[in-house]
Amino acid sequence: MTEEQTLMLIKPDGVKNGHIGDVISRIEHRNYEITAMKMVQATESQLREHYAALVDKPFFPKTLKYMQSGPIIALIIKGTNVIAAIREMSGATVPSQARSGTLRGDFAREWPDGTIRNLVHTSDSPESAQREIGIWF
Ligand SMILES: Nc1ncnc2c1ncn2[C@@H]1O[C@H](COP(=O)(O)OP(=O)(O)OP(=O)(O)O)[C@@H](O)[C@H]1O
Repeated sequence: MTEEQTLMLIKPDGVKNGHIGDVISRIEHRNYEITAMKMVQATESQLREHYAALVDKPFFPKTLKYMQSGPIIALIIKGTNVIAAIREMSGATVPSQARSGTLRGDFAREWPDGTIRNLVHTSDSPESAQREIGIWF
């Protein structure tokens, strides 16, 4: 059992569609601790750093546009094995493949323009969490 922290972003669709409360409530229901939270308008340089592994992908310009289409909420969440738990809570990347009961399975869908608007981002490892927390806080 490892005490960890993770970064979550509630993406612009989550904020616009009124799901900030749904996301926070699920974190609180699991008794994880939110240690920091802020609303930000993401800059292109923050997103290029955050998605450094994806900048050369053909879909990346759409990701940039989507992630800058409105404010996002950044949260630091603390708890035992919280990184895997919050990823599990978020569900699969593609909303139509995300199980019901997960955040993406319950509150997100694909759209015809090919942008995957999937509500939240969550760190996938302790190293990513540290790196991403440094970008957003
Ligand atoms: N094939 C694709 N087509 C369109 N957008 C994509 C595609 N793959 C990834 N993306 C976008 O880039 C983001 C990051 O992709 P990644 O593969 O890291 O998925 P993830 O770890 O589930 O998502 P995130 O990093 O946002 O939590 C996705 O959330 C999505 O918005």
